[in-house]
Amino acid sequence: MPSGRDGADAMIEVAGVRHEYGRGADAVVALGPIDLTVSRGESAVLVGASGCGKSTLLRLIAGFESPTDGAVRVAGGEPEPGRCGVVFQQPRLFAWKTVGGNVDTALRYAGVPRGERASRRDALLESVGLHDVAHRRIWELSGGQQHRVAIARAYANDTEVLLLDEPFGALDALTRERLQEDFLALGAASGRTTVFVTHSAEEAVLLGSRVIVLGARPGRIALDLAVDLPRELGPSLLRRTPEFVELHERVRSEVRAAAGEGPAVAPGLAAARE
Ligand SMILES: Nc1ncnc2c1ncn2[C@@H]1O[C@H](COP(=O)(O)OP(=O)(O)OP(=O)(O)O)[C@@H](O)[C@H]1O
Repeated sequence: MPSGRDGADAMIEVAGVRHEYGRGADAVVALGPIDLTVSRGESAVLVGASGCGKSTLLRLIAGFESPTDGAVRVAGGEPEPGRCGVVFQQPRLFAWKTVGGNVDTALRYAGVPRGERASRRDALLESVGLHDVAHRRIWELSGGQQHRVAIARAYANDTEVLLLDEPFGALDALTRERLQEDFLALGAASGRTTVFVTHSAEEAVLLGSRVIVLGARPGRIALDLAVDLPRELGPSLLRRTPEFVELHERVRSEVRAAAGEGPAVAPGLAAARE
């Protein structure tokens, strides 16, 4: 397998990728060209203004679309639906099943033996704070609780790669913060490779070991930044550290500049890859 950052295994490889929707005069060039390698275990966050092609890139990695030019590889193979776990902005759950039933189904599809399912399900529900509502039907839950089920289901799937497309975008600030904490705790425990899409520079810096800013359509990489913050502090304290504040400002400024809304913080930072 080819090498990613720091010589680690390359889990996702995007080489010379461009993507157009439609044909001829009506074609919309949504993305690219993009070259990107995400290493095994990396938690990459794609951030950029609306319409810059973030979801398109995610869909290409998920195998829901094929690139117009270039190639995408996941774990050394062709992307195809089912190879990566995907969490969408609106949770897609079995509404007629219970919370526990939804997670059980994912565990069954992942091939977890029947005897191990109950303990795995309980541990996953515990980690997203839903153990006391395991017996409830999906339609009896709040929006935030439904998102937590979607996250637990995604982690129940045994895929090496997890793709999340603005999973917390539609939620109130408090629920969003709680879910960010769940995501950090589950992600750290699983060691999985994740690609997370967001509009929010703050969310990107909080969740990513790497933050990738895409410029305005057709999306190209404007900034690719390694983020090394003391996450053991937990999100609330971390947000108040000077390192966090500085990185947040830098990414926020770059997102605005990449969208054509003014200069980035300082010349020379734009193409930084640290
Ligand atoms: N199925 C489609 N057919 C035609 N154009 C499309 C299609 N899907 C997306 N686009 C266009 O491609 C561009 C990129 O869309 P995409 O959804 O990838 O952006 P995004 O950065 O994820 O946006 P947002 O943050 O608003 O979700 C946009 O101009 C969009 O209108």
